Amino acid sequence: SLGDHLPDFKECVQVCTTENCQNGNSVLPLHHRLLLWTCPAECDYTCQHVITDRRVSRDPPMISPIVQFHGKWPFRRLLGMQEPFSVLFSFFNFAAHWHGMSRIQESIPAWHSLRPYYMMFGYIGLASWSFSVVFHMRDFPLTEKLDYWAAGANVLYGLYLAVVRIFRLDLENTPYRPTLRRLWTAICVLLYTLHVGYLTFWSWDYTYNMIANVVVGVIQNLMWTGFSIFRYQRLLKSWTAWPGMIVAWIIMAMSLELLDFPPWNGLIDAHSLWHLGTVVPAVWWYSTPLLFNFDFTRSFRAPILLKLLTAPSNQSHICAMASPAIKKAITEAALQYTKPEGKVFEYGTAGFRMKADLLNTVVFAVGLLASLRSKKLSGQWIGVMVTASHNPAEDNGVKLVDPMAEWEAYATRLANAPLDKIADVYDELIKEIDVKMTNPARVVFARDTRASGSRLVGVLNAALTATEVEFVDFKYMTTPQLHYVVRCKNTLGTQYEYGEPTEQGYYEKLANSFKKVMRGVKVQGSLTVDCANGVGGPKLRELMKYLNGIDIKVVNDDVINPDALNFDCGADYVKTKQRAPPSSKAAVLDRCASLDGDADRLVYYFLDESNVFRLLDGDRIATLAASFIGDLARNAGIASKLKIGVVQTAYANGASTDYVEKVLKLPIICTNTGVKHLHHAALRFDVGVYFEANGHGTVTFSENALKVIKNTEPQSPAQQHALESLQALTDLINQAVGDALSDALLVEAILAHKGWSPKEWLGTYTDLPSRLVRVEVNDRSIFKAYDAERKLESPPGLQGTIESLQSRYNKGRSFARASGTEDAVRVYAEAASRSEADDLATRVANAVSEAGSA
Ligand SMILES: CC(=O)N[C@H]1[C@@H](OP(=O)(O)O)O[C@H](CO)[C@@H](O)[C@@H]1O
Repeated sequence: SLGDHLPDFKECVQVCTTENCQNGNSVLPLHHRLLLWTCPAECDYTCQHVITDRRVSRDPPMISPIVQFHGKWPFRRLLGMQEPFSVLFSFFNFAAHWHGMSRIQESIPAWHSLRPYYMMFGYIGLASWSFSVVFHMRDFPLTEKLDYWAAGANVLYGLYLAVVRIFRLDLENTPYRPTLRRLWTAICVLLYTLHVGYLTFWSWDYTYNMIANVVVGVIQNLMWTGFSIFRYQRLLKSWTAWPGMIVAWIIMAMSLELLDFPPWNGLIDAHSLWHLGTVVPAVWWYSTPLLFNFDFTRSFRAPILLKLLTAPSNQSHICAMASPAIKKAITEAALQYTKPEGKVFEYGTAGFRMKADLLNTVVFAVGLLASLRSKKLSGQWIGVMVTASHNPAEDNGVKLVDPMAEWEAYATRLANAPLDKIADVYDELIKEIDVKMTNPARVVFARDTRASGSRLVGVLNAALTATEVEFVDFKYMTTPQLHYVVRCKNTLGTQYEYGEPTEQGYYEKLANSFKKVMRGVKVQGSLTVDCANGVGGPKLRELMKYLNGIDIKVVNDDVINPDALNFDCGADYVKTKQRAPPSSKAAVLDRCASLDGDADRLVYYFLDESNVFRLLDGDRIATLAASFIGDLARNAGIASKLKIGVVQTAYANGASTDYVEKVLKLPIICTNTGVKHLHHAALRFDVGVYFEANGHGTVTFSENALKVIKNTEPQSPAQQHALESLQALTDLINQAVGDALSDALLVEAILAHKGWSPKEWLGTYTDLPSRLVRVEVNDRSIFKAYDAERKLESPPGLQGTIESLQSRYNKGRSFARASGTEDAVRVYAEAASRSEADDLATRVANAVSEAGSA
């Protein structure tokens, strides 16, 4: 550089070394010696500043007084560090990677196939920024080489990761992906080796190094930008554009590197600012949802040319089918059972449900499907529940926790396969769903108290054993308890950890959060719970051992007599008959509640002062919960940050819909019948309160809601109390699924907070009298509904008839739809008076019956 050729500088260094450097380095302070400063280096440094100061203060002034020495600007050192701000900013980058890696560990489950790639990105980031710290502390040939080698690795790994991530080469679900991945890894390793080899053994060429990094950087930047644009066009979510924005930021920061200028105050130069500029994108990068559940390949297939270039390997073929041993085991196990003749099975609104005698082969098929689903999800736990909920004791059923529409179709296919062909259908599904058979499969299952349950669990066991699945039998459980366990198991070790995946963990979580919600208030009187003589009885008794401050009387908990289940009791009985179970001994104004057979539904009721039965159904629980949570959010000062909404079905009483819209002033979504539809819609809100009128429902909290509740700093004791109550509510409520036990505690807590008896609760609005009628028809499939099942498009003309009928009644509303669980059409009607509602229901039922028998 110009500086070290200046005669003044050379002379200064020579004089300095001659005068000072005769006695070794002993005069240097310890921290300078530790950073390997020597006396001649000290002279060099001092002379750089003596000469620079002299040039700066020259009169007349020089045009460019500050010049470089040995390829660098004359920096002021700090504690012996040559470029202290580059050291500091490099350290910031190191910290960003460190923090980001811990976020990856928290938020990406260990089984996720992208996790190792992101962790590797982090390790390379840590290494390269450590070397950058060292290099900027002291510039020696070795520290410089380490810095450049690591920076090169960092940039090239970024490109490697971009390709792996965008084309999802981490997946094993197609034959070409593993081959492409190996090829791409080999190319990158070769390129890096050549790069380092050229720099080390051929020429330490700064220009080449810069060009190589810029080219590789620009390619990956273009890829991420394209990826962002593509994703943004499809999803219209601002975060999809993050990678493109990160890239734009990096390019702006990089331009600093090209704008070389002398350091301000001898401290901050363009290079250090470039290091500062990369801190934000590093932090940002680790926050992008790119990291998780962001699957580009669903809609994008690798170019055909790439496919042609990569012949599928044999191993991939083996992955895409069951081994002969497993197929043999499946066939042998399946042939132990007999398929009911002529019966066609269909996965309905709540799984398969029918007479228990017919279910063996269906349960076997669901076992096979659970194993495929778990493998497809790289070993996530899948739940299988054996229950027929509110159906009579001789029925049973089986459902997956949680199926998606296409999986319901696969279940139907497997269930209808002839037993000697079921292994072939299993194989077809492996190919169709792209299941990697070398993935582990994990299943948890449980059952309600039906006598047929143990036989069916035996069948399930046989299917899981034949397909070599790791499974845990939780014996008797309520359906919501199984949902809880599945969620806990799948979130274990992540930031979304839901709780201890045991029954005891479930009780402890409910009891602890109930205690917190109840701080400062007391439950008045007792609650009588009718357990439908199902599994909810013993489980409620168990829960009570963990609860304090609540007096629960358990009735209808006979699980010994197999015929007692759901007989003249339970939530379904109470809701459809609109009366208390005949066994009820509740006095006037006593709070009563009924569960259904697997404890996922809850309704409340009481006798008013005139001994009239009063029902508080799912609509009532929803309005109670929504108003309470709304109040808490306002008291906590976070109402403007949370979008609270209610989800209902067409069966919700019109008065409840009016109340939510006009009094609570909350948005409502109306969905098709079936909790899976409601649950899905609820997730569109920060706080989504969803209940079917029959009492099945819960409240979901978005990630944003959980964060706001957790991180808001209270400004007053009242605000703190509201925030704590909200926080406890998020634990008390079973967010995985509607849960009668958790819902009952929620209702009790809210009534205690409001100081309400059921009478005040009932007084919030007046239900319109309603009637539900079941109409048997020849073929219910001709009844096709739309508009959230509130209208019929076929049979032709029927909708017009229904509308003209309902217009004759004050506040008349009626609709008909085919049931998803029974071979019937359901007719619903409501109107201003009981007689009008009944009349409207009868007339519409007649019209349906006529259209159905035509
Ligand atoms: C009017 C009514 O109560 N319908 C019930 C009933 O569905 P249908 O499709 O109406 O048969 O069973 C479902 C499953 O339990 C439940 O989600 C739903 O609310």
